[in-house]
Amino acid sequence: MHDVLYVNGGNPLNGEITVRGAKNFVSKAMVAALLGDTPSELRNVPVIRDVGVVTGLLELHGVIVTADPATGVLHMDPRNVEVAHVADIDAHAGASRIPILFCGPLLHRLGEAFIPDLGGCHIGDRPINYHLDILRQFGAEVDKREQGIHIRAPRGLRGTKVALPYPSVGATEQLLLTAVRAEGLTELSNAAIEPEILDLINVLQKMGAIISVDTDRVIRIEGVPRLEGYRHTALSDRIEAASWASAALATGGDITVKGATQPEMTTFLNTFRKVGGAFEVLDDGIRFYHPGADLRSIVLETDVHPGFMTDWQQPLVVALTQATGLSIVHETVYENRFGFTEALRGMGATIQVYRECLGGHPCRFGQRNFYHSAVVSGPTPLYAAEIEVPDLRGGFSHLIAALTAKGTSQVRGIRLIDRGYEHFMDKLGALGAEFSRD
Ligand SMILES: CC(=O)N[C@H]1[C@@H](OP(=O)(O)OP(=O)(O)OC[C@H]2O[C@@H](n3ccc(=O)[nH]c3=O)[C@H](O)[C@@H]2O)O[C@H](CO)[C@@H](O)[C@@H]1O
Ligand SMILES: C=C(OP(=O)(O)O)C(=O)O
Repeated sequence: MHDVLYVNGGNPLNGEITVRGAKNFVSKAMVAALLGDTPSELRNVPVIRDVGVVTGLLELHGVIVTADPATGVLHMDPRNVEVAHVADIDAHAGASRIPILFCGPLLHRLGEAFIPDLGGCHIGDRPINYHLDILRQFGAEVDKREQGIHIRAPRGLRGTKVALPYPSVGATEQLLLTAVRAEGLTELSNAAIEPEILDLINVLQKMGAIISVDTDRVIRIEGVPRLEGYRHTALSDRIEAASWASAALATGGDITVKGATQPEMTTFLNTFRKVGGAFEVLDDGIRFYHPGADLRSIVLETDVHPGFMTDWQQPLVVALTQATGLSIVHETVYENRFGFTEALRGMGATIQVYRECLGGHPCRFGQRNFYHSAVVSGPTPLYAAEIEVPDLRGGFSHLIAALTAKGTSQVRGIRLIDRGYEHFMDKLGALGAEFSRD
């Protein structure tokens, strides 16, 4: 595939696009299908590379997956898993972070799991210590090897009481996918409660699980011996929606994102409005637009839900280069998520990164040598440049910057972007962007 895009920027993006199911939910719901005795059907599934990666992993374990990309319906039949021969798990190493979530379902079904090296965005160290501690607490034996991790549960898995040091999304999902079929009760405190996790709980409940979520981040699960397949429509991708909203703001445009939903985006919408963006909540989506007046600088801190999502941060920072005054952004979820600002500086943005916790509360990364705060001074015109996509959201941010900058930018490595943005080039075309591929 051609991996370079020539973007002729400086024009507002205007028009309508559609977002489908959330990358950070769909992949987990696909793993959940492995827990059922009968087939599952997931709807509103986008065509993104992460779905392809998880499809490959499921198939490797004997799940028969049939997909209709046009309608977004995915059918998963796990009735062959016990007899499947897993020969080539390494082929999936480094492609995404999802393999670690196969542990619980595979331990329940096969008594063992082999997890290859994980991929995902390089935005920090991204350890899996919480995942492995959780699995050990359920009674699994974890053996770390050079090529990956071998996990066994010769005596089955038993419910347990876990307190997370930090409300990790992945670790909360690990616990859910393991506890639902473990023997007895499990209690998780300091759980993550992102909308994608609550929708995974919806799926698990449809399958026969018993799960309650308290307002104080405590999740309780009563294990059941077996689960059925499910039918479910995925919640929509609030990160993709916010990315297009940021593109509208940065380019001075007007984008209607069909499929975007207000309840999952409340915090983003508040921030968008504070910066000076305008929006209109429609029956079937949200219209995001630049109302014409100067944009305003803000103080922003990323956080776990219901805070401002870390994945919203990178695209919005591009829009902040067009706001008047000093914006302060404190990234508290990942220690290394400002690498993408270097390219923006090369395009004319004034962004300084700091090790200190600026503008908010002290976080886990203060005094630890991580450049996790940024000060953006604007407005600055952006100029076309040659840029390289660093990671998924950073890459989309570079695209927004290229669309905002006058002249023709060369954006390399765009393949990374289709890991999480469905048909993004078609959508750019529909919004009037001028670009060509090499
Ligand atoms: C596929 C997917 O859903 N990815 C999302 C998921 O990532 P992911 O599930 O990997 O993110 P986590 O919520 O687990 O990570 C949050 C923080 O916890 C730390 N941590 C996590 C696990 C662990 O065992 N030890 C540990 O220290 C991480 O390094 C990070 O600093 O949630 C993130 C936070 O909303 C999002 O940015 C990602 O888009
Ligand atoms: C960090 C992200 O994803 P992943 O966890 O899949 O790397 C993201 O979606 O921005």
